[in-house]
Amino acid sequence: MSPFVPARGKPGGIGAGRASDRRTHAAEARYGAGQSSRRSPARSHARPHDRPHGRSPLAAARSDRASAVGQGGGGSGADILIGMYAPGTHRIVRTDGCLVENPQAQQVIRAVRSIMLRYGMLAYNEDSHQGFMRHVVVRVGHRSGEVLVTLVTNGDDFPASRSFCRELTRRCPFVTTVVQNVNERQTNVVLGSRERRLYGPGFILDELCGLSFRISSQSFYQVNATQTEVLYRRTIELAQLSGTQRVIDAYCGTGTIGLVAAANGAREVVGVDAVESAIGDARENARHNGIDNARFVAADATAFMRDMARAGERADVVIMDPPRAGATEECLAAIAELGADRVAYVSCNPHTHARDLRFLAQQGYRLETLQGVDMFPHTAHVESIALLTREKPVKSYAYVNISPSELGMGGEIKKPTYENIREYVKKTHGLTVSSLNIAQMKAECGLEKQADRSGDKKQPNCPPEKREAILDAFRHFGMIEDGSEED
Ligand SMILES: C[S@@+](CC[C@H](N)C(=O)[O-])C[C@H]1O[C@@H](n2cnc3c(N)ncnc32)[C@H](O)[C@@H]1O
Repeated sequence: MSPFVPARGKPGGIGAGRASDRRTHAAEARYGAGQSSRRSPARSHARPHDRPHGRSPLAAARSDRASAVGQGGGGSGADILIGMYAPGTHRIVRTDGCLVENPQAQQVIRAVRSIMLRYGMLAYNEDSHQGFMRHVVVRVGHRSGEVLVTLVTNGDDFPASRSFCRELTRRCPFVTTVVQNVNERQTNVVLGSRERRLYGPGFILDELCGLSFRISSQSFYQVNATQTEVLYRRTIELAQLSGTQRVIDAYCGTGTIGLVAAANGAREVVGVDAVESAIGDARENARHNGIDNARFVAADATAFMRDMARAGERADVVIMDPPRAGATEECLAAIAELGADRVAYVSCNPHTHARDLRFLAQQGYRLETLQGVDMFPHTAHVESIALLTREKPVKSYAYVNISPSELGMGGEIKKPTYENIREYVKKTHGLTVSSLNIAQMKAECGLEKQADRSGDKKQPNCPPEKREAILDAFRHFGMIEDGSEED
């Protein structure tokens, strides 16, 4: 299929297609021929843009929005439509008159459309998997005024990208950076995994709750910055931090809520998100805000929580803000196992929120507060925050006899402490072991009697590789003889 088509002025899309808008250029002959047999690796996690914005005009964004690009003019190529999908369909509705749309984002969309027409660039066609431009994502820094434009293309080849950016920034001088994101998959997901910085630093900075945040194109960013501050402040208030709590920020994105918590009463924050670049942003955000009591891990939230619970770790407060699909039961069960006293659960989908709150109630939590925050004014969407407190004791709490001297509290250390053993195992075997693991192995070797944990049926066994590493530590510290564990 030729990327060029006869110009046929026809109303529709953002403005009517005009033949004068369209000047073919030899270099542009490759636009629209973006179909490729190459496939990006499948991504197993929800993408940041699976949220309502960009999927439906109901959630038109003030500060962050993804617009679909489609061919108007009956698919002739003479016109280009840029806008949002009508609810439940992939019919593009123009948003140039949308009252909740950011005016700068509207200006960018108009400029992109006009440049595409001028260069004879084809919009992506979902049915034929042909065409070049799929989406335009515009992110506007609420306070900084910095603007990131992400052009999502069906293929890597963007031959006139420099002149495209030059033209775009000439028409929209407020644009501070432009990124090309390549998405060649036949999917509803907006972003692909490959990216190329075309202009500027590739990210924007913005301010929220007195902190400064770096946001790149793949990272999640709330659509309504004004209300985001309301949402975050209320979440931190509900978490009731007093300087002693270890907080987990699950589904942390660029670390926004976790960093606000770290700066407002959390002793320690551990953030987890599936998107690597968001975690890169979160670490950078901690660094440039001078926050040293927060660390961030790129991982699936369920696997991370489960592993923490298995390792016998504890959390005092869990703040969670999953995508629309909500959390898995395994993740929620692991939160209960971590023994969190409070869970502050933020959600943009009341259905999955209600489902997950019910499950947490079965795990021993009581719903204390549930409140809406109007993140999407003039739409049917609402954000909600719930505070849950733990009613029942943790089922798998690890009761371990550790003497004060073993903890290094008071007096000379006569035998290795749990910390000594843990350090040795980490250094020698690269493994992290919990107090529970060590206590289990001590009990197995007859070195220590484990406390009675009757009624506690969920204690996991020490995994084999940790078992061997702990036995090695026991040998190293002369607690057992070589071979004594064999029988
Ligand atoms: C609604 S956003 C919340 C982000 C952040 N709390 C904020 O306010 O900016 C949901 C986040 O969940 C992340 N996510 C989606 N699926 C995930 C998973 N299985 N494990 C961890 N994070 C996931 C997304 O990358 C996204 O950053």
